[in-house]
Amino acid sequence: MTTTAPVVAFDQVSKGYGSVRAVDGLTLTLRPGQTVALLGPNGAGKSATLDLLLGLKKPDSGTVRLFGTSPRDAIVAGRVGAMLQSGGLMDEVTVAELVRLACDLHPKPYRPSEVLSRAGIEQIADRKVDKLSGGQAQRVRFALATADDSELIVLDEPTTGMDVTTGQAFWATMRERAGRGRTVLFATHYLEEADAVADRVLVLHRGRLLADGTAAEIKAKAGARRISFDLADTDEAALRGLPFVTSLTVSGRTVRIQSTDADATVHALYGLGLYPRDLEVAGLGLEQAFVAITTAEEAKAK
Ligand SMILES: Nc1ncnc2c1ncn2[C@@H]1O[C@H](COP(=O)(O)OP(=O)(O)OP(=O)(O)O)[C@@H](O)[C@H]1O
Repeated sequence: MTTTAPVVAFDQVSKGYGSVRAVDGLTLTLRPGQTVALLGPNGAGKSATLDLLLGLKKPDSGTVRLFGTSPRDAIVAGRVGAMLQSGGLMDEVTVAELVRLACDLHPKPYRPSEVLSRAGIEQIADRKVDKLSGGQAQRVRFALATADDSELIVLDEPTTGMDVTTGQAFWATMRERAGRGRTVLFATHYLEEADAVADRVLVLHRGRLLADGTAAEIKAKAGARRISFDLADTDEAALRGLPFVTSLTVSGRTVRIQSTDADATVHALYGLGLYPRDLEVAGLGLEQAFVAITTAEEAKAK
């Protein structure tokens, strides 16, 4: 029986800078065709993880393998395309020259004209790269990351500085690639982006993997639900005493509660002899789920 090596395999990878554990015992496996969001707040270790993945930094401990080989070998073999946050573009060349160069460097490139049009940069093809606006430079990075048909595409906060239309075109390209079995890994702190684009979300916090699943699974992992209702007479102290409540806000007659067991909370609410109107129970949005997961983690660390 032959087994195909995973696209990406991190095994107990750690990387520190002085006392900061940028990446802390990270173990994960990515398979072909997945679109994976690496989601975390500033300083969570997303860029450090991608740098380790691309072999730009060496781990202090643990191993990183791409397609069963070292990052360097996978990159030399042209299996990986990357778009990094800090990715400097060469000065003194035009956009068209840079795109042509990128195509020449890849073993399986697309035609430069196709790459330019996909990124919507034909009109600025003759401009010098150092004369571009931030958004235009980001489109050029998009072009470079899609100049060939890489099996693994690594993107560090790719849509930062992109306008909405370019962002949509960008994700359409990535979806098409993933649909053909390519693996797309992108770092983001745009929670809506992870929810909208990724079929797997890795939640990173202080270099550690807090959660790994679909956006829906991550919301469930946070375990909390939102309850809202109107009350004629709100007795905040009584409401705070309800079981499983993790947060409570009252504005006028409207009460909003987060609860880890909505059924028990609502049952107890009626048990107080209160008559809530317009009662709604809903799942947490990804953003609230993320805050709940990281808050729980911080409480554990104390
Ligand atoms: N070269 C370095 N020297 C010292 N500390 C570093 C270095 N690179 C990263 N760090 C630290 O490692 C941690 C993780 O940084 P990293 O850039 O990976 O975070 P991130 O999740 O990409 O954040 P952001 O969303 O702000 O880009 C941070 O605490 C950062 O200050």
